[in-house]
Amino acid sequence: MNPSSTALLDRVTYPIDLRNFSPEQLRLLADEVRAETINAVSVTGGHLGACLGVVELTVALHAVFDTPYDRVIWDVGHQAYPHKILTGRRDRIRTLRQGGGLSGFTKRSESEYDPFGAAHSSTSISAGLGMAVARDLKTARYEAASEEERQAQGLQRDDRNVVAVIGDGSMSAGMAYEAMNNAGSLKSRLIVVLNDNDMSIAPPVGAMSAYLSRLMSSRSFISLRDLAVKMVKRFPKGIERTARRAEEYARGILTGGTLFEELGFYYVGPIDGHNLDHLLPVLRNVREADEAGAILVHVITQKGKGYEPAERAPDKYHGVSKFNVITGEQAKAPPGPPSYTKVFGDALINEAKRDPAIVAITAAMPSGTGLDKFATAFPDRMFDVGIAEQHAVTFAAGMATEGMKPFCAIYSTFLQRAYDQVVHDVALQNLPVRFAMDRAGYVGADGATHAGSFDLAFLGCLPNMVIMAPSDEAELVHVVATAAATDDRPTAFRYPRGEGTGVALPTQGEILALGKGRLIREGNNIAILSLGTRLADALKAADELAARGFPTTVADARFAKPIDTAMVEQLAKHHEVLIIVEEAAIGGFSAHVMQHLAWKGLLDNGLKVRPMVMPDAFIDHNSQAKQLAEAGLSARDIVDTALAAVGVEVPGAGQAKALTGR
Ligand SMILES: Cc1ncc(C[n+]2csc(CCOP(=O)(O)OP(=O)(O)O)c2C)c(N)n1
Ligand SMILES: CC(=O)[C@@H](O)[C@H](O)COP(=O)(O)O
Ligand SMILES: [Mg+2]
Repeated sequence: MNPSSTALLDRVTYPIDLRNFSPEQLRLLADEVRAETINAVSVTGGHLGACLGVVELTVALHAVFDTPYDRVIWDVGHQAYPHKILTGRRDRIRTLRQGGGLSGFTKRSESEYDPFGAAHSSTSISAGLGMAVARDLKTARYEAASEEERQAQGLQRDDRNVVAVIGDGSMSAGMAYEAMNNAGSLKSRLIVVLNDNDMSIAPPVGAMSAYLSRLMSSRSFISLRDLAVKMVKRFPKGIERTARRAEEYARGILTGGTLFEELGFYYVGPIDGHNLDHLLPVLRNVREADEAGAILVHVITQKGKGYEPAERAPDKYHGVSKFNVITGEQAKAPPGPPSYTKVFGDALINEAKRDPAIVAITAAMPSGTGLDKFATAFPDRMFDVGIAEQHAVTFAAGMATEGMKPFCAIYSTFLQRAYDQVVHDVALQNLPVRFAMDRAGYVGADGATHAGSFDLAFLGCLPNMVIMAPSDEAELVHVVATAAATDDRPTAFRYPRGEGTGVALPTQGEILALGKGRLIREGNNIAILSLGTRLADALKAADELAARGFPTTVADARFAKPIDTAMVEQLAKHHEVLIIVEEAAIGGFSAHVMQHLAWKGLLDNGLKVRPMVMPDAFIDHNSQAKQLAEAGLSARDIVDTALAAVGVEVPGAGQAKALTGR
């Protein structure tokens, strides 16, 4: 239902205070927030489904808790648009995920109502527990201090509530259990709201999801009366521990929350996460519960709730482009070259047809990684392990020890979460796990949290690791074939979010010579050594430099590790300027090239080396092109860098100079 009025939304103040809204007005406010969210995302694109699933929960949390004093932490933060609309950002909600606009996730620097930044999942309970313990320590200091110490040190009692809202998908990550395990023993008051919509991006997987489904399906929502009785019983004074445990088990059988109870949480639910008549009294009860300890409120919601197209296809409406509100039709990009993701998926299917040892692993992102098609083609050889990157990597390592050829497809940014597994379980044991790192480089609207910036730095320093970076989608087909054929060591390959260059695709990938790059164009005193998809801009820059009288050599490295030592030595010996360009943070490919040249004494003879890498800054959401320009990695910047190196004055060259003082 799309109420046209915004009468109640217009009454929401900043700071937010919903105490004088009646339950009926809160219900109507939720309808208005839902309509506002749908209308805003129809013009911005974004994570619609998750947001619509938490509209009532968002209203209830801000009605019951004294935010921002009470902390509400949104796990992942992709569902926080209603929260942003209610907390002073309604006027900017249509700038979501655009340059200079609101972030698509919660962000400390954006609002006092965002106590913790998010975007990578399953961090909310840990962060919330940290805040709860800090609160208790501050209160303990206050209580132990004399009056004058309190004055002198500005000590105050801190009695804020801390609420972490985490989804069922995010509850499949190990970090959530680490946090619950600790919370259950620390006895710091912490409220966890499990937002269970029985969806991750795709339908959830794993035993946890099955367990939660049992909780949901084994019984209807707990009646408020039973709940009220349980809540009163919950905090009896002086009950014997054995009696209490008996009571917990009894309740566990009643509610099924035994897993959480065993982790030291008081389990409440499941309750209807769209029914404010349930949410408000339960959250008030929980807020008033006067005993230490962690409480988990299990709410059942529907992803996409209140918008039929999103209800019907919650996976398709997890992340949407602009869409027609009436029909739900999402705007389609004009037909163009296939995405790198699609090329990877098709190439892997092709390799897997010929090699039954090839298996694929994703961490809850089958469609994002292009492995959904692989799953259709080879249902027994595709493994979605849930949001569990650490497990995914070591699971792949285990498979490799038994002769399988695992392709672990994890976005560059999410692979960060499994770094020790990559080092300790894969590289150190020299196991032939293949890492397909999609979203390498800048990713646009998801911003700094999702940029694939560090993979070359954190993988390049690992012995045994081979790293490839195809310059276009045709090269990616060869890279996949090369990875498939490399059985004696781990390989990783990176490619960007978005469309390819339109180059013709080979029907069959060729196996590349290990550590060999390729010379694309010969010039004379300037050479550009490009890694990955920066090649297109490197060639553009070479064209302009040639037009200005500087015929420029261009080489495609193809491998970030091992580097093509013969080629880089040739470039160094026969050019005055060597520009090395990569869409990655410092410490990656350029560092390895310069390390090699230095030891060969090839930096001793006045060679001017200009490593063009990402600046030492997190670059916010914008279009990918604008992020590259802001980073100083565009064709323009390559031209300016080359001209400056040969002594041609370049006024105000590139914004990157401001960012990095280059
Ligand atoms: C560490 C990590 N891995 C993967 C993702 C990608 N991702 C974003 S949201 C999401 C699904 C989250 O499911 P759930 O927690 O149930 O939230 P819902 O979207 O259902 O509200 C995934 C896999 C991520 N953000 N962080
Ligand atoms: C919230 C989250 O982490 C994912 O939904 C992510 O936004 C997907 O990114 P892509 O849109 O690049 O697949
Ligand atoms: Mg979910």
